[in-house]
Amino acid sequence: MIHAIGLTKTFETRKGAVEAVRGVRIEVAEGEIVAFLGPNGAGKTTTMRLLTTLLKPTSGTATIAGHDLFADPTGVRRRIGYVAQGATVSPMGYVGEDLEVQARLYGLRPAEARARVREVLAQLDLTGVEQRVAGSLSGGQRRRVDIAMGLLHRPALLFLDEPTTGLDPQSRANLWGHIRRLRDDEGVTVFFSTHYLDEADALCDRVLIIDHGRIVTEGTPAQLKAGIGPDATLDDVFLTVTGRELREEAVA
Ligand SMILES: Nc1ncnc2c1ncn2[C@@H]1O[C@H](COP(=O)(O)OP(=O)(O)OP(=O)(O)O)[C@@H](O)[C@H]1O
Repeated sequence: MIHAIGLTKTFETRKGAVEAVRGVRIEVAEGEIVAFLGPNGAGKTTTMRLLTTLLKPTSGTATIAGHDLFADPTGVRRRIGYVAQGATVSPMGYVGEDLEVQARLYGLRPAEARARVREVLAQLDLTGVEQRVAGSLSGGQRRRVDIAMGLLHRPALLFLDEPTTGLDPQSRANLWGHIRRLRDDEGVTVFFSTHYLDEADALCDRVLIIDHGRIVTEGTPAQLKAGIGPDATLDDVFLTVTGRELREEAVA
């Protein structure tokens, strides 16, 4: 679903070139849930923005959901959903209305758009919130509305940038259930970044860790932990490969 080789992004700034992403290789198979971890400034968001066509790579090759990232970015966009960091729905907007506008932008007729909105809200256990303003929903519900926005056009691949940041533990665990169900029931492949190692451990099939713009390790949580030693946790893996504690980063 994702085949990226040698993906590089260099930002030219007044202070010189910043090599944010330095030749990463990312392979994600259909139906996988993959967690993307790294310290602050490691290159996670830049990589996500490259893979979702929001930034143009400096070099590399990539096929995303069957479309070439360079030759056919529009084809890529049709097949992917991207839920950026933080809330994207307006707190003052009515949930149903906002979703319907988005669905219309994807080319659905009014009746189709309404039906699709109902369907997506039901998938995310949000039936009945159409008439609510987003600002009146709980943090977890609002995050699910954000995800609903990204699912309206039935993407095969969903990118989530730190989907659970700012949520309480119960809402986080609840969201994991929804993400897993999207994969299990709808066949959606999920690539998400997170600052929470417990989340990666609980939710994903495979972990990629990026540091200084390079993938420093990857594997299933079990493989990565076994590589460190008996009783190792993903925190131990992270500390070993990056020399830093992710938990400190999350609150920094
Ligand atoms: N538009 C830009 N211009 C210049 N440098 C940038 C730009 N965007 C990102 N960078 C730099 O690229 C590096 C990677 O940033 P990026 O936001 O991808 O990291 P991240 O892993 O997502 O970090 P965080 O966890 O803090 O969100 C950082 O050094 C950052 O300062």
